[in-house]
Amino acid sequence: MDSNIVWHQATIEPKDYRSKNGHHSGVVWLTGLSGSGKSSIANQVNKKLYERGIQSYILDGDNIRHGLNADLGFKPEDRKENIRRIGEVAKLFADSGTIVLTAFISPYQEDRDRVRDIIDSGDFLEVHVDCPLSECEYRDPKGLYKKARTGEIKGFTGIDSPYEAPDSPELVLESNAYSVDECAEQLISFLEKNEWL
Ligand SMILES: Nc1ncnc2c1ncn2[C@@H]1O[C@H](COP(=O)(O)OS(=O)(=O)O)[C@@H](OP(=O)(O)O)[C@H]1O
Ligand SMILES: Nc1ncnc2c1ncn2[C@@H]1O[C@H](COP(=O)(O)OP(=O)(O)O)[C@@H](O)[C@H]1O
Repeated sequence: MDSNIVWHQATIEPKDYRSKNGHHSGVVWLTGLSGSGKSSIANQVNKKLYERGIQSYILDGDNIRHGLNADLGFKPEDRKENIRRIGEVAKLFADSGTIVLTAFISPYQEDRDRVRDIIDSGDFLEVHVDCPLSECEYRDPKGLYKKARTGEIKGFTGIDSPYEAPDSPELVLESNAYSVDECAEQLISFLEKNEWL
C-alpha cells in the first residue's frame, strides 16, 4: 500500500451505530456446498430479522458475481480474491451497525480464516451449512451438478474442486435434517444467546 495513504478516523464509530440500532453488528459467514441451503437460510433469517426491526443485509454469491466480482471465475486464486473482497465489504457493513449475512461457498479454510482475521474478535461467526454432497446433488436447484457431471462445467465444488469443511465453526446447521425455517430459528437463537439481538 502507498505510504502516503493515511487512515482517516471516522467521527461516528461502529459503537455509535450499534447504540442507535439497539443491537450488535457483525458478520455471519455461511459456508457450504452449492445447494446446501446458504441462500435459502440467509433469506429466511434476514426476513425474520427485518420483521423485528433489526438492521441486516445479505451478500450472496451469485449476486456479487454479477457486479463487484464479475471479473472473477472459479480457479482457486479467483475464489481467494472473491472471498477477500467480500470479507472487506462485509467488514464495512458490520462497521455500519449491520448484521451482514454472507452466502458464499468459500471452500478454503485459509480464505475464511483471513476474513476472520480482519474482523474484530467475536464479530465473525462461521456457520457451516452442512449437507451431504449426495443430497445437494439430488436437490440440484440450478442444474449445475448435472452439468458438472457431464463435464460441461469444470472445477465444480464437490465434484472436481475441493470443499474444506470448517475446522471449528461457531455453528453447524444440518440442512438435511432440519427445514429452512428450523435452521433459520437455530441461527437466530444462537445470535440471541450471544447477545447480538
Ligand atoms: N465451478 C463452480 N463451482 C462452484 N459454484 C459454481 C461454479 N460455477 C458456477 N457456480 C455458481 O456460483 C456460485 C458460487 O459462487 P461463490 O462466489 O459462492 O463461490 S466461491 O465462494 O468463490 O467458491 C454457486 O452458487 P450456490 O449454488 O448458491 O452456492 C453456483 O451457482
Ligand atoms: N433445511 C434446508 N435448508 C436450506 N435449503 C433447503 C433445506 N431443505 C431443502 N432445501 C432446499 O435446498 C435448496 C438449496 O438451495 P440454495 O438455498 O440456493 O443453496 P445454496 O445457496 O447453498 O446454493 C433450495 O431449493 C431449498 O428449498
